[in-house]
Amino acid sequence: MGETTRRIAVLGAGLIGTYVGGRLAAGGADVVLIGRGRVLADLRTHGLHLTDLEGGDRRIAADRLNLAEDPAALGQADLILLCVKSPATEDAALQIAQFARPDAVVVSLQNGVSNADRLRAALPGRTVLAGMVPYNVAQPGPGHYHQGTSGVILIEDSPAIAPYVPLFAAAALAVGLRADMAAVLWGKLLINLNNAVNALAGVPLAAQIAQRNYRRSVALCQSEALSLLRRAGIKPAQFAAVPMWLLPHVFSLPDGLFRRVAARGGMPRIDRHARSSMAEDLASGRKTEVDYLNGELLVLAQRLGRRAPVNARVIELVRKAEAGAAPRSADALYAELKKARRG
Ligand SMILES: NC(=O)C1=CN([C@@H]2O[C@H](COP(=O)(O)OP(=O)(O)OC[C@H]3O[C@@H](n4cnc5c(N)ncnc54)[C@H](OP(=O)(O)O)[C@@H]3O)[C@@H](O)[C@H]2O)C=CC1
Ligand SMILES: CC(C)(CO)C(=O)C(=O)O
Repeated sequence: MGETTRRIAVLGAGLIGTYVGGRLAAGGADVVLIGRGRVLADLRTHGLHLTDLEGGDRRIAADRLNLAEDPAALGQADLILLCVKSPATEDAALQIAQFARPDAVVVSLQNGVSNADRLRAALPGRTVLAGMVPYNVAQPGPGHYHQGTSGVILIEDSPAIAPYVPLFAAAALAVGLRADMAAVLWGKLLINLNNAVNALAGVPLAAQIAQRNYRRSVALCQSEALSLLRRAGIKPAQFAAVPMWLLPHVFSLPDGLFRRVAARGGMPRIDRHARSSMAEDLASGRKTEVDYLNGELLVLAQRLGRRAPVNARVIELVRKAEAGAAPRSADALYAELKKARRG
């Protein structure tokens, strides 16, 4: 089979799926975006516009997009990029089991440490690889998808993914192959502990991270997580410019010092409007992924016979926000999490 005949299906064309799939399509790959009505209707009306913080600007006209609502479109795929939110993984696996060819390779591009394992359990005998998207994607307008932070997509190293690497290269979509995906996913989860704080703050990432008590709230979550990871013998992969164990200390710095560390490359570049995917979920009235991010620490704590009171409190607050509670100020959130830590 020649490279140009390999078909990629994105299952779950939302922010990440449409951006990554769209970039691959703009680079010449054969991509079908499988998604839901509203997203596809916008793409049919406006076409796809892809921008990034480096100034990249690509467009695909509506009539050149391959869009499908019917999961039967999985049947033509050689590679499936799974981009649904974590609570939707099992349902997506059922669709893959029903419609995809047995030799199709499945790559999870989701946050959280358990999606690839849950897929493997639901899809015995199939090739499932873990993946990780480090950057934020936002939707500034209908059909417009914008990469708002920097980074390189990482995918589990396997001969099964090798034939697709040139398609990523042709799309100028940086991708790295890694043998240590468990460590990569735990490292990303440490960063994703900011998601809930950003969602509870109700402001864009840049504005939230600029406030020390929001950063200190994240630091409390990360300190608890790092101590559990140490006890479990899990070494998270390096993501930030500072060692991962230093993250809570950097996040706790006073504003001026923090700004200096960030300016020296201690933080990825963040667009003014970018919000965490959990903030997007809250804004759209969807159930969040908090159980698959902060919740993993409760699972780990239970396995170790320990507690994770700070992350448990964050989950309670996100539940309240899902039910309509108003955003929390930085001072109020930090005070609540400090209280939770004291027990
Ligand atoms: N957004 C971001 O910046 C980042 C997100 N991530 C991670 O990437 C993953 C995807 O996130 P994101 O793109 O933000 O999520 P979105 O909610 O934007 O996209 C998922 C889309 O998939 C649709 N969907 C769900 N199930 C199916 C299905 N079975 N068939 C077809 N479509 C389906 C959803 O529709 P509906 O809403 O109707 O269910 C939704 O439109 C998450 O794990 C997230 O944590 C990682 C890095 C950054
Ligand atoms: C990129 C990042 C860390 C923040 O947007 C993210 O993973 C998310 O929003 O889920």
